[in-house]
Amino acid sequence: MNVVLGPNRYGKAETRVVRVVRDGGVHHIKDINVSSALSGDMEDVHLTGDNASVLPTDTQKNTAYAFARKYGVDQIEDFAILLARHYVDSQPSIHHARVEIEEYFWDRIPVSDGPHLGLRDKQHSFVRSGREVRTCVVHHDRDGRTTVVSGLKDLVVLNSTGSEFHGYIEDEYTTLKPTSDRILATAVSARWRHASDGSAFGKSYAEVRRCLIEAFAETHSLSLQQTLYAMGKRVLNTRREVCEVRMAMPNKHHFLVDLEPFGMDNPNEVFYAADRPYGLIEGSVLSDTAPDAAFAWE
Ligand SMILES: O=c1[nH]c(=O)c2[nH]c(=O)[nH]c2[nH]1
Repeated sequence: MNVVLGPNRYGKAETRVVRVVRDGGVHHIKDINVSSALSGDMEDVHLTGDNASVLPTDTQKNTAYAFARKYGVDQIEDFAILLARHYVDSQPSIHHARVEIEEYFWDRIPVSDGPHLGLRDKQHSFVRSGREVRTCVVHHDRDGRTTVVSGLKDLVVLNSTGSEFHGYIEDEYTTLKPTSDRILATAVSARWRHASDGSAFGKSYAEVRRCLIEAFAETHSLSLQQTLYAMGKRVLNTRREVCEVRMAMPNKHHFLVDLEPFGMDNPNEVFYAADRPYGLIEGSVLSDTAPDAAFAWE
């Protein structure tokens, strides 16, 4: 039997970078989590322990911090592209870089004008937002190919009506009752592939997020699968820079509580929000003119 080295990559996972920009007393913060993974001439390090081709993961961590200082952090996709190109372009042994970034949102804490400080002098307090996490994954290789996938996760949404589920298979194990009025709730994870690496990523993110939320709210749902497809389709029909959307949506079940033992009816008012098990609905929607995905989803 012959043993060979299979696909491999290495890098620094979850470098937490918080960048503060000071505009007088008005501060802005960017809170991100950067993971880099590099691959290339890595036979020797695996087979013999020769590290000559290895850019240490510690250096990758330092590079994330140094680039945050040098270039600032605006859109996470642009920062990821900068890092990915740097690794491949500066090191001949690195043939491919994958940079993944998560961004956590902070909201400003409103402050009232004090006796000594004007409002412009004290805008430096924030509360961690209950919003979703923004994500991106960028790949860049030594042939100059760059792919960008943007995304979000933990975008929690709920429709308190406008959702039905019936007409499904019923076999000897089925106990689920058909319903024509249920709560539909989910935590959306969505990732979308850009047709090029030149999107205006900030505006694109805001608009894709809006499409997802509006399509969720506006779709009278006969299944979460149907809602998922409607959400992805809305994005593709509205945002030309996006060519493929992949989504995972847990069905956060809300069960009507039986109040009869207490002599009460329950006309769709009191629910038990179960956390597990949950249905997990996953799917993708893509344009028939989408360019080849290459390594975008890896
Ligand atoms: O929207 C739904 N899709 C399903 O496939 C499913 N299965 C189930 O038990 N409830 C639901 N709801």
